[in-house]
Order: sequence, then C-alpha cells, then structure tokens
Amino acid sequence: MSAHDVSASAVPVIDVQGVSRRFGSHTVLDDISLQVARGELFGLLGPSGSGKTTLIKLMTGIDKADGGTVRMLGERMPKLAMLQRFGYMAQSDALYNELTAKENLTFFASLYGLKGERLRSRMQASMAVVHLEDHMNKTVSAYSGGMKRRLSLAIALLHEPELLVLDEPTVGIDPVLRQSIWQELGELRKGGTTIILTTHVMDEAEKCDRLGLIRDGKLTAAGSPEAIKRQGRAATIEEAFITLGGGVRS
Ligand SMILES: Nc1ncnc2c1ncn2[C@@H]1O[C@H](COP(=O)(O)OP(=O)(O)OP(=O)(O)O)[C@@H](O)[C@H]1O
Repeated sequence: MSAHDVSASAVPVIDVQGVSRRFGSHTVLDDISLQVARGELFGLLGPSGSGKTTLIKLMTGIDKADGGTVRMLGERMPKLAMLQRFGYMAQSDALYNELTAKENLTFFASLYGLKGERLRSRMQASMAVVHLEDHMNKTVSAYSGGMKRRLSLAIALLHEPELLVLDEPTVGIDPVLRQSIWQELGELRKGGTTIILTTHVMDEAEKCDRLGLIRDGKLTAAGSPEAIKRQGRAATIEEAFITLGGGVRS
C-alpha cells in the first residue's frame, strides 16, 4: 500500500466538515467539507478571491469558522499547541526583516522547541532545500521577494512536521528552483508527510494526488487530476478548471 493511499489511515489528517465563514454579509466559505488522508498531497485551486486562503487560515487556527468544524491531526481547531505539529507557509511572508535568515530560523525553531545539534542540522537541511544555504547570515531586508518565499518555506520545514500547509508556496520562484522544490515535496510525501497547498499553476496541480476546486466559497469538485479532467470533460486541468469553476457546461 503506498504512503498516500487514501485508505492507509482511517482518521483523516485534515477533516473539514460543513465549514462556513462570513465577513459581514459576504459569505466567503459556504458549507465546505473535505478530507485529506495521511501522506496525501492535496491541491486547492480556485479563482482569485474564491476563498482558498480563508480556508487555509481556518485549518491553521489563525481564523475561526462561523459554522462547521475543522480537525487537524485529530484535534479540533483552533488550538494553539497545534502550531508545533504542522509547518505553515502563509501567503504573505511572516519574517523579521531586520534580522538575518539564521536569526529568523532560530526564532521560529525556539517556538518549535528545536535546539543544539538538531537545530543546526535542521537549519542547514531546510535552507539547502530552498538553495539558500549561502545566504544564512544575510539580513532579510536584503533578500529578494523570491528569496523571502524560499526562507518562509525553509521555516515551515524546520521541525520536520508530519503535516505541511502551504499557501502559494512557489509564487515568485523561478522555474528551476520551483522544480527542485516540487521534487522535495515529492520526497516528503514519499516519506509520509501530508501536504495541502494552494496554487494557480496548472502543472503543479497535475502533480497533486487530489485536487479541490473552490469557486465563490463552494467546493465545486474534488478528486484526482484524472477524475477532475473526466468530470470537466476536459483534456487538461486548465480546461477542467475553467469548465467546472466557470460553470460553462451543465
Ligand atoms: N478579514 C477579511 N475581512 C473581509 N473580507 C475578507 C477578509 N479576508 C478575506 N476576505 C474576502 O474573502 C474573499 C476570499 O479571499 P481569499 O483571500 O480567501 O481568496 P483566495 O482564493 O485565497 O484568493 P487569491 O488566489 O487571490 O489568494 C475575498 O473576497 C476577500 O476580500
């Protein structure tokens, strides 16, 4: 049985049940339910403003649903102690600009309880994944936008979490590095790490085990890339995305 077989674990790593979120009179998420199994790489797709980041924030416990429940690793969210159990890369980088990369890593490592030799080796390993090991002592304000994204990803990987929540992890990252990051995500998944991410990049969507399509706060489709293409009667994910997301066909 492969590590990302949906039946591998009875309890989903991510379990969203009937979740809704409103801002004033605007219903941003409307009765969303989805499950992600251990070892799965799950991609959330949807037009800009469809509610992907809002859903991610409910999963991480940064925001609270108006209705429904979110469970991560079996725990009802929000729950502060869960921050140690997953790696989170937000859409906007939460970094201390006046500190060096190493100081940023050390700060976040302290929240995760990493120290000593393990801290040193994990800092090296995480920075190597994003090809930043030679920029460890540079002040973050001197980093480019893409370098900041990469440092944010390194921070999410620091404590080798069993679950990664990544909001548009490859935005602003060049194609070569993007490919090597995806290779690393593939390796992590093989090792049993569960990953949920948002993306607008269709060839990244193809690499996911399953996809969830969100439009206007509703989950309009969920399944493997092949199933989504079949459902949208489309040759590519991009076409299916337009068909299923745009509601062009009945
Ligand atoms: N705190 C908030 N207060 C009011 N409206 C909000 C708030 N957060 C999000 N929204 C609204 O919720 C909707 C969904 O936003 P969200 O950021 O979840 O979209 P998204 O799918 O992640 O978009 P993108 O792909 O552009 O990142 C938008 O209309 C946004 O304006």
